[in-house]
Amino acid sequence: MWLKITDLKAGYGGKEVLHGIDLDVAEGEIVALIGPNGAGKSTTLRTVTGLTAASTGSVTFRGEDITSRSTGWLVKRGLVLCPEARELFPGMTVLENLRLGSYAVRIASQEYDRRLEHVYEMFPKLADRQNQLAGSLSGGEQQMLAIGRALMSEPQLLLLDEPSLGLAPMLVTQMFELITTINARGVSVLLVEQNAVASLDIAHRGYVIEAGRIVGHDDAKKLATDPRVREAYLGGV
Ligand SMILES: Nc1ncnc2c1ncn2[C@@H]1O[C@H](COP(=O)(O)OP(=O)(O)OP(=O)(O)O)[C@@H](O)[C@H]1O
Repeated sequence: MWLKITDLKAGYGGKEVLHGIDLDVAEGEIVALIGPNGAGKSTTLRTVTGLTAASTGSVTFRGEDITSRSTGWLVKRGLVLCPEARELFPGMTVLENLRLGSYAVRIASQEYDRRLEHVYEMFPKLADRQNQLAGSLSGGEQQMLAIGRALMSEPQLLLLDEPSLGLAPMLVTQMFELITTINARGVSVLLVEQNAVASLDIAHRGYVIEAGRIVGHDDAKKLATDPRVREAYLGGV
């Protein structure tokens, strides 16, 4: 397994939120992590990427123990989080934000140009607006910029936290198509989403988290037809 999370426990200020998560992502997969508000989806991603400390358990990536490593260290090894809050720099331009995405990996300028071209090819709107301030972009464009910035480091595994949050329905469809495209270009994806229908539709496998525990995992298509999952997350239809 590329990413292997074993018995991971973590929390905030002494209150345990993750009570022993086991989850893995194989090379080339899209894995969806679905569950209700406050279940611990973001905390799982934050703990994997070292933003929240693990109290016990382990995380390995390509066989290497990465538990509680710093974000910069992980980016160099190809594991990148695209967080829910976007964490763009609104007072900096689109181009400056993209440049920051490759900062941790220290690449030659030719390589930087190639990656920038690749991101602009994927998101032509970002090329049109490269000199505009990030804060002046629409919600959907900011989302694209956040993903574009993550792609500038050429991740092998992309952790996406609620990429469809706050997007208009048409953009939601585009966002899920985009994730499929990124995956088809060789990037494995761990996708955290409240939109269970769309995420299970594009995922290979899925996990269900409730109150800090994994309560089910299966092939995404099977999970999408599981009566309990349909009842809880897919509107019972
Ligand atoms: N910085 C924090 N300090 C204290 N408690 C937190 C913090 N962040 C999250 N929590 C708590 O941890 C629990 C899990 O939150 P988390 O954000 O991981 O859930 P989630 O499944 O991602 O939900 P959502 O979809 O609402 O983001 C919740 O009870 C939440 O209140």
